[in-house]
Amino acid sequence: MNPLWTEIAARAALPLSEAQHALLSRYLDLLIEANQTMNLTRITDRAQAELLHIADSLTVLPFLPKKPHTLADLGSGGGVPGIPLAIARPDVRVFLVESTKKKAAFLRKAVTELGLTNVLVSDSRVEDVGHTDRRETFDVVTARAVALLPWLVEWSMPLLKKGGVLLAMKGERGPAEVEQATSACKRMNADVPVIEPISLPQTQNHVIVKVAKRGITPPIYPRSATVTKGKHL
Ligand SMILES: C[S@@+](CC[C@H](N)C(=O)[O-])C[C@H]1O[C@@H](n2cnc3c(N)ncnc32)[C@H](O)[C@@H]1O
Repeated sequence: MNPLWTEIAARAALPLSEAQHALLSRYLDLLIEANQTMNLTRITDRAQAELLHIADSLTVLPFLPKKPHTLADLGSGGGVPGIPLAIARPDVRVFLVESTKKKAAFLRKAVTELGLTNVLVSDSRVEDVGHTDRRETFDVVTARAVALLPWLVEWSMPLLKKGGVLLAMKGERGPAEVEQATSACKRMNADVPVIEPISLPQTQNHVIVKVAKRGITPPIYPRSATVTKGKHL
């Protein structure tokens, strides 16, 4: 049992079982092993991965709704924070979006090997998911190291239900990105972002930027919308 994981989960009043610790650890084994043949993460040291992948992901737990809900993790890469959150909260239905096919294939394999029945993987681009029947179906969207906040607001608001929330994991540039996101928030009917400082050993200036969806997202045209033979498709 990793005492830091226990402590961080306890911030959300969530006791992590031995089985959950074992699954989190097994997930890191799979990530580190796969990383030898593909570029999933720059963090290869086991202790650093326990801190910067698992513990960092678990810092999101206090910001999740207490009741079962749906969560989309955008640009999931090797599965952070989506997979650790799915292990810690088996009652949450997690949708991992990762556009690189090889990475998405790793995610599918990991989800199967870990026996996670609450996780689905999509190898779409996040911009496209808002044009599917998953539009406005999520309570929570998470993202770490994917894009600047204005882009995350543009991408996540179409996916969120009214009242849902984007939880963007950011570093020291978080507050500056909040300034840059002012017009995107207005345009996308999102509330003013709230910055939550995060305490994690050996790290500084970690924040979670919370952006709630206030109202309907303006309609958008599909990325493929174009004028062909005089017709607007
Ligand atoms: C720097 S990695 C971060 C991965 C993971 N979230 C983490 O913190 O370790 C960014 C990931 O986002 C994915 N990505 C970037 N733009 C994307 C998009 N528009 N749609 C889906 N995935 C995207 C990339 O393929 C990459 O795997």
